[in-house]
Amino acid sequence: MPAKLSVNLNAIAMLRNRRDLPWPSVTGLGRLALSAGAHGLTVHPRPDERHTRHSDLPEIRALIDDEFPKAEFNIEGYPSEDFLALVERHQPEQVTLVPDDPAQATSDHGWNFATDAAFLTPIVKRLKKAGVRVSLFSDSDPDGARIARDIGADRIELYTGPYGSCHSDSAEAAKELERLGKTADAALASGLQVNAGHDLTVNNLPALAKRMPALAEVSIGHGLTADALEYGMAGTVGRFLRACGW
Ligand SMILES: CC(=O)[C@@H](O)[C@H](O)COP(=O)(O)O
Ligand SMILES: NCC(=O)COP(=O)(O)O
Repeated sequence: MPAKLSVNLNAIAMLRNRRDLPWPSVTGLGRLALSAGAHGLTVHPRPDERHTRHSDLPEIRALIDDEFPKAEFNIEGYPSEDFLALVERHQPEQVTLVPDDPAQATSDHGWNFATDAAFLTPIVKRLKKAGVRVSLFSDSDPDGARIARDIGADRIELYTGPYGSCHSDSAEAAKELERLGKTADAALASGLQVNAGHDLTVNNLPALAKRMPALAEVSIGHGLTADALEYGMAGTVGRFLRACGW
């Protein structure tokens, strides 16, 4: 079965947050994504709420429950006590734990499973007890993936940033892809499922999916939102022109 697509709404939320206005609507764009066939929605609410706000979460939960009951809600973030309470309140199907510092512009590395195991193990246990599937953000590191299994995770999410940043260097991209692929192989062999995300695009996704036929899910925000703007621009300019009879 091909990997499921979870649309990350953070970039939409960041655009919405430029003004004190309700558009673009995070939930509205989530509805369009699910109507178009996406399998789930992802948010990464950071402590300063500069992307998705905590107040977005009940609306997205209700959208999925009321209109798209087969879709999945994936909440990503650093497991502070506030974040864990948020997850327990909104009951996503999946939580992706990320070692983000609050000051970081975006996620740029996975967990160090060897040194973070003692911190993560009780947190993973708590989340699984709450009925939430747990995925841990992971660098390309086959040994680390095996430790993630011992920590109790259900999945790892491969951090694909280094692969995505090789968009103009196909030889480097092939090397990064193989590093990711070996990590996915080790994770699958140890019984974990594998997700992937960060800087994925229409151009770099096919090779990733081919190298990892068992990939469970990709979450995509930045590249997908950029394409939505690019491919929606002409029609939107037309609507504005027609609105005034230009
Ligand atoms: C966990 C992760 O990979 C990130 O890619 C993140 O969720 C993206 O969110 P931002 O677009 O807000 O950086
Ligand atoms: N987990 C990765 C994600 O949700 C989206 O990352 P990006 O496509 O915005 O880089």
